[in-house]
Amino acid sequence: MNILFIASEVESFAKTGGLADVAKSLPLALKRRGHDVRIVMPYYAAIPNREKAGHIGGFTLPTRPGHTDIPYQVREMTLDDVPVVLIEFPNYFDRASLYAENNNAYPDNGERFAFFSGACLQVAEKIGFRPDIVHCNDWHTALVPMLLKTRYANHSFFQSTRSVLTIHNGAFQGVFERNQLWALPEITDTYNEAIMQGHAYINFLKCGVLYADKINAVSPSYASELMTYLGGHGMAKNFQERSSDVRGIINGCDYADWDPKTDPLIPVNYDVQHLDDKVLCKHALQKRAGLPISDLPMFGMVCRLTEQKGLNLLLPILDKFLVHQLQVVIVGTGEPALQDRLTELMKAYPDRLAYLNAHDNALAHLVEAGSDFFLMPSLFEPCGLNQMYSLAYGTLPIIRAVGGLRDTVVDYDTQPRRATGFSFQEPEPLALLSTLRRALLFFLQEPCEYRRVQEQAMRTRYLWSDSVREYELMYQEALGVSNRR
Ligand SMILES: Nc1ncnc2c1ncn2[C@@H]1O[C@H](COP(=O)(O)OP(=O)(O)O[C@H]2O[C@H](CO)[C@@H](O)[C@H](O)[C@H]2O)[C@@H](O)[C@H]1O
Repeated sequence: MNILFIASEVESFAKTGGLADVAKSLPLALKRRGHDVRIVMPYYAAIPNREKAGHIGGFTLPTRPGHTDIPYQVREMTLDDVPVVLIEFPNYFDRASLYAENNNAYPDNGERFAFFSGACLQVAEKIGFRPDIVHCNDWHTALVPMLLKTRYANHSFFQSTRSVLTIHNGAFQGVFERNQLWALPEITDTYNEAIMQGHAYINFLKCGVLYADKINAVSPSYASELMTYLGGHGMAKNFQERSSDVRGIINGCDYADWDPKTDPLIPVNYDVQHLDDKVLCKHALQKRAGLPISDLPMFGMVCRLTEQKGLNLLLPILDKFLVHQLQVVIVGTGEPALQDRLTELMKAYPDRLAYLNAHDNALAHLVEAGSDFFLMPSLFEPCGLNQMYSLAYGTLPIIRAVGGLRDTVVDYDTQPRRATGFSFQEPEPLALLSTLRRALLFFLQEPCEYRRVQEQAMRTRYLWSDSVREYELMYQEALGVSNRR
């Protein structure tokens, strides 16, 4: 199949979170299966060595009458063997960050990604790449399925093209004033209640859910949760209406980047047979984090500092947990109030808690390798990647049993034989605290059993080669549906 894979961030080029990891691994896995894949993303200032990108051409996106058309350039780099088509428009993409600065979203994000959505399909035609599947990801690209069914409905080039929308995070929906989206007259000039939020606002994700031929969430549990009022981020009805077209496909883990045996970013490599060497990674982590070097139990956490990641469950009980003989390292950037609270706690427990306000991939690898447990008490988690990395590194995940976390980690207390970590259900700080204490006692009192669970975790595999087959099946189902909506 010809697959046009559209994403706002791709690991190795530009990344703020897990979407980028998937937008690298999935296209590469599709390519390995023999598909012809093109990735399309913005030509951000942050892309390393972007001046080396080849120049494909310059095109102009027609916009709403009364506004100027948008002239842009198209460049190309490669990701292994996969061409990465880069849309260049400096006004929108030559910025210090991808979507926000100082935790404030750029006010023209709607305008930027409306333009990007229009340009992606125009470029496919200009470069003569006729996609069977246009694969969109999250709100940034969720207007594309609508364009295929409106602007391009009777266009011969896209006659047999079908669209798929992957939902990596349904909490971010992209809600913008309709007037801001002048780059796409289909949006600005027609009133479509189904994709509106109030009278003046368009919800990008709703639009994608309405128009995409198939939709998938990044885990089976998250797909089910999206249909519920509690887990549907206010869009349960929209997902329910498309329930026969919604799938749940678990992400794979990229073991080329995340394998303690070969990882070049950790000080000592280890595997199941050489687990004793892992403690040297702990000592390196303690040194890097400014904690005393010791063999105390180490609890790590790496994440965007947002409510989603369960900081509001952790922060109220962290001081109670820190009275025990242990260490905690938290790495993350995000909401200033959460950063401030962590900094305060670190001052109160300087030998036990290190908070590093950083976005640092090498440090994330060191936390995975140097910790005994990894914290993911998320309120919701579409899939989660860090728990998969943790399993591979023999670092037992402590999770809230929600979304993809629940699909990938087996709780010790409920299924000891198959266990790979610890989990709790209630979104309550005390439920987290008692699980943390369970894990701590387990580590201290049952070292042999801890080692057995650790080995079991390390042997667990979530392979892209498995997930990609489910994507293929969904593509085939999409190609079987007519182009009418
Ligand atoms: N401070 C920091 N320093 C270094 N690295 C950091 C970092 N903060 C985060 N990261 C890295 O960013 C990635 C985060 O991935 P996740 O899947 O855990 O979450 P995210 O919520 O961004 O992704 C969304 O999309 C993915 C992909 O589908 C879903 O798995 C997930 O549930 C959904 O919320 C990991 O590779 C992690 O190491």
